[in-house]
Amino acid sequence: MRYLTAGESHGPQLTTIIEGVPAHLALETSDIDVDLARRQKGHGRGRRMQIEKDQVKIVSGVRHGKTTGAPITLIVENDDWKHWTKIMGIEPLDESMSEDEVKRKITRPRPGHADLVGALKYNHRDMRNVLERSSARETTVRVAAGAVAKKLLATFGIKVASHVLEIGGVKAENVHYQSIEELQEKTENSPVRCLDLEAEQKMMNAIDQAKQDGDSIGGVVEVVIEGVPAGLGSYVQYDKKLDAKITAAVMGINAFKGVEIGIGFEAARKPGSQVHDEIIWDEKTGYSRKSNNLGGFEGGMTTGMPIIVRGVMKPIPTLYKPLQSVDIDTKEPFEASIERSDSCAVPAAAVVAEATVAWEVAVALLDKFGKDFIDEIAGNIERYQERVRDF
Ligand SMILES: Cc1cc2nc3c(=O)[nH]c(=O)nc-3n(C[C@H](O)[C@H](O)[C@H](O)COP(=O)(O)O)c2cc1C
Ligand SMILES: C=C(O[C@@H]1CC(C(=O)O)=C[C@@H](OP(=O)(O)O)[C@H]1O)C(=O)O
Repeated sequence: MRYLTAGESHGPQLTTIIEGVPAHLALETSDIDVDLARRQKGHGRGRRMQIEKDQVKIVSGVRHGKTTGAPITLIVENDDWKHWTKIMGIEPLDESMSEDEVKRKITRPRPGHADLVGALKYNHRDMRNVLERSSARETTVRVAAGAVAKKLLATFGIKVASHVLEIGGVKAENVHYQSIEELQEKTENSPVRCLDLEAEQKMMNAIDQAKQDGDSIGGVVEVVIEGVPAGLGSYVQYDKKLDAKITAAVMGINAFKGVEIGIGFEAARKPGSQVHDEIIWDEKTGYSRKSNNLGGFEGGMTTGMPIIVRGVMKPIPTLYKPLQSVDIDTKEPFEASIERSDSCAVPAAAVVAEATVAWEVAVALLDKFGKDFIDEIAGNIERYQERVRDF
């Protein structure tokens, strides 16, 4: 299974083409829209999210609510596009454009965004050509592709959730939950997708303070996937290790600067006896672990324990508070002033991370158990699970 995305932040639409989704997966727009709506929420988002009401259109690969095995095309329209038609014009520059509109050419790069380096690399003197594609608006269709992966995983009893562990230095302390359903429900009711109610309020205060100061803040998100069979991914070659693929995918999310699996960096500070997860066996569940410090991975393969992945999001680069930069036309220093931006998008980024990790797990699942149609894959999983239980 693979996908590509296309589309600009202020263009008409975002598109993804997904190839390799098995036939006979039940799939409706509502399966995807629910995650698109989740990605739009969260305390700290800017005015753009009030303009957009993201909804998917499925334009190929699905008939009467079931996938056919053909490539699936998903599109999400930008409602904001109507305000940008001239600036984003595909045709050569419109003579009727006023001087003011032409002036919207961007020559002032934001520190921390892709503006300057993208302009240098692709020889763009108008940095709009960079920001339109480097914008996290593109994560809309990554979430849409992830929702298809999540539907596929759910068909085989694999459940995915995420939550926020930290925002602007405020850490969630009480993050215990009994089941993944409880985790899902509690985070849906939280404006920052956090399980710790005390920390939740402090996180919201930190976001409000950052906004008031014209600043931005980042944080840490965690993705949990339960019900994954042992043995996805492989140790036999560096590029087959599933933990490595997941890590790369999470780092690929806009503004992500670090990824941990399980206790991650904490493992550097503990002896082996407190890190490695002791192995147990019983007739009903087969092999299991007494703990899950290694976040569901050994040798680049899933262990059958929950997959735990954490990602660090840096603060949003676009700031109301000016940071020094240089105008690429005049070479003069300037202090940026901006029209609008998110001040914190960590809760939204948790939903993107969820989609991203789910995608990699779904690809690995199909690699192991077959790719053509749902019942065939289900049969293969069932036989394998029976074999490893008694192994
Ligand atoms: C959900 C989400 C929303 C974002 N919103 C903004 C924003 O409003 N303004 C901004 O400057 N950056 C925003 N970003 C971050 C930039 O897209 C990102 O910093 C930029 O593409 C540069 O890439 P890098 O930070 O990965 O180096 C957002 C990221 C995510 C995941
Ligand atoms: C549009 C989204 O996020 C955008 C991501 C983004 C950036 O630079 O990454 C900049 C902002 O866009 P705009 O300049 O149009 O307000 C965010 O709103 C979205 O998440 O759907």
